[in-house]
Amino acid sequence: MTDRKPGDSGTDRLFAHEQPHSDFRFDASVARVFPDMIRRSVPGYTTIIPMIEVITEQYVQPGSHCYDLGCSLGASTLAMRHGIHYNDVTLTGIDNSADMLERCEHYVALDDHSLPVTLRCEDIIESRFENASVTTLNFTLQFVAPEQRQGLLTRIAEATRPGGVLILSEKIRFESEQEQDTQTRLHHEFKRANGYSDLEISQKRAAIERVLLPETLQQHRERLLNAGFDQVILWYQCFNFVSLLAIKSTRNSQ
Ligand SMILES: C[S@@+](CC[C@H](N)C(=O)[O-])C[C@H]1O[C@@H](n2cnc3c(N)ncnc32)[C@H](O)[C@@H]1O
Ligand SMILES: O=C(O)C(=O)C[C@]1(C(=O)O)C=C[C@@H](O)C=C1
Repeated sequence: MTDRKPGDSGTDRLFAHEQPHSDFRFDASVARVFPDMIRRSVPGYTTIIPMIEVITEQYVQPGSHCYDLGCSLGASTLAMRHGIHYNDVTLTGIDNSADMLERCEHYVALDDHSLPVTLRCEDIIESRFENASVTTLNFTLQFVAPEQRQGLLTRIAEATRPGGVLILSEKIRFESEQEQDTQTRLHHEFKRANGYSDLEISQKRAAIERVLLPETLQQHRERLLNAGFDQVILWYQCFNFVSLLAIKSTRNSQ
């Protein structure tokens, strides 16, 4: 198992000083510190990345396509790449942030592996998928408008071969107000333990409030089943961050 996450960039101090409100965007300043930001902000991220390699290895099929949607700097893309041991498989990373993709290209070039990676700068809402065995949405769906999520997942499920999967990692919310408060507090303690100040935590919270829209585990499960996946497994949870494995059954087990 490998752990080849991009990691040589700057420390995230983007919210360290008081500043006027603006909605969070994946621009050049975020791209520069992104590896540090996501590692210190998402509990379990450093576990989920190497597990994407393990899961890809289990489900990739010869002659199929693999997709990493919202690939950012390519951490999940490279994990998938190292789980693919067929040379007739294609791997495509898609992101609509040119600033992220520009850096992603460098990380892909630095990664010592023969499988080509195609990077596309486009909105995944408009992307075409076909003949897929493994697709990853690692903390990306949460940024897609809620009314567009079902359509996107349905297109992914339709493009997925029998026996193929979608790896879906998301920040979630909870029905119970008490659990929501507890999990949010624990998440903020995780950020504090990683060196973020109260000001950084509260300014980041305000910046993502209108752009990162978490849903409940039940909403995700139902939507994945509606989309056409046959089984949904919660394979990872740390506080309010989860990763699901949605599986399309093989025809003969239906
Ligand atoms: C939290 S990051 C994903 C992290 C990455 N998958 C990883 O494992 O390191 C979310 C990414 O999704 C991208 N994104 C958000 N909405 C998108 C859309 N509609 N189409 C394409 N990319 C999108 C953002 O630009 C950003 O790079
Ligand atoms: O929920 C938060 O507080 C976060 O900072 C999470 C999160 C994410 O889940 O993508 C938000 C934006 C950045 O992409 C990095 C981390």
